Amino acid sequence: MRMSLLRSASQHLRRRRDYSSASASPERKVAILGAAGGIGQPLALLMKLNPLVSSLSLYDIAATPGVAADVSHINTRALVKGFVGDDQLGEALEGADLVIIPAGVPRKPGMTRDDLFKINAGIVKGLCTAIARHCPNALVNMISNPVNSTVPIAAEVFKKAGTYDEKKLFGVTTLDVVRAKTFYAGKANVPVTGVNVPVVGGHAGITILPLFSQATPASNALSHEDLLALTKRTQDGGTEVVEAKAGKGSATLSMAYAGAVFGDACLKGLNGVPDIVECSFVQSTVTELPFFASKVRLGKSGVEEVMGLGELSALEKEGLESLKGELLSSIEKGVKFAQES
Ligand SMILES: NC(=O)C1=CN([C@@H]2O[C@H](COP(=O)(O)OP(=O)(O)OC[C@H]3O[C@@H](n4cnc5c(N)ncnc54)[C@H](O)[C@@H]3O)[C@@H](O)[C@H]2O)C=CC1
Ligand SMILES: O=C([O-])CC(=O)C(=O)O
Repeated sequence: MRMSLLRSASQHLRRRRDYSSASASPERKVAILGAAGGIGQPLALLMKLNPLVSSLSLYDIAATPGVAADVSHINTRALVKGFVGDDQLGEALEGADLVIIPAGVPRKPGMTRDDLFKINAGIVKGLCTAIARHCPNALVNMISNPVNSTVPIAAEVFKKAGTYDEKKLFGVTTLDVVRAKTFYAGKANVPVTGVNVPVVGGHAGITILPLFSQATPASNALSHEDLLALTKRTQDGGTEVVEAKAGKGSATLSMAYAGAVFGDACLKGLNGVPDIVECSFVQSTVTELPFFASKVRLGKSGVEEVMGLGELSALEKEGLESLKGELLSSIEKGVKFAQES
């Protein structure tokens, strides 16, 4: 009798603990735009697994009901709803704390990210116009390429709508960091789980600048040639996948992982978890360029601090100077498109 009373009391306490830890995490609605795509589907899966998400809104121009029905059966916290087509975009966005955008066309072999501008610029503009109307306070994680132009497009759309807050707009460059960590760990022969490498600049070719001189744990086993090769492989990581997929698109699974890592960091920041730092392409005064990727401290209203570049090696200083021209012209192209269309 005593034993069973003790058992039931301890079960009761355990249930209370479970309840209180769930209720300690605030309600957070995450919307994914482009949720039925190559990135969108695995990203929807990963965000459904994230205990910080209470509501997951999956939007695309087609096929979201199936994706939503599928993901919704997973026994985790987030309630999942699918939305399809323009008419349902407003409802998909209403009340969102975080909007993640992997909508748009991917590259095929032989294309640059800038070749996607023609189609994706219009898609991003339309989606951002809806965000300004339906969830102007949400954090926006821009995945659609070319990120160096789509982020400035989003900023211009929000400015026109009178809702722009530079603390809430992020170009997702996490995949560059994910790659730099993996490639560095392989070359330096250190366990990848403890590795960190900042990646700054932008998200295309030479605008991607990994700072291996700041990699942790530090390695003195790497030659100048090793560092050149690591830098080039990180810059060409997207192309490596595009070529391997041979016409069937670009990185989707590693991008979904990277998008989920960055989305999780944004949610932790919103929830007041201290010391959340990730690299991201944001409005910046770190260089003379109006947008630039660097380490960013995330907080309750988005960007809390855009951190400086720290000390650069001679190789990195050279890389920084040579990326500025291309990055600035991609930024200006985005601004011009948004202002003129
Ligand atoms: N930032 C980064 O590091 C990376 C960015 N990307 C970019 O992400 C984008 C998506 O790539 P994937 O998922 O592989 O392409 P995908 O073609 O597989 O999926 C794109 C999805 O967007 C949807 N879509 C098109 N127009 C839309 C609209 N107006 N509203 C909502 N959804 C719309 C499509 O129906 C499709 O389901 C591409 O632009 C790609 O270049 C890809 C990898 C890494
Ligand atoms: O390379 C692409 O087109 C997709 C992308 O941005 C990446 O994988 O980094």
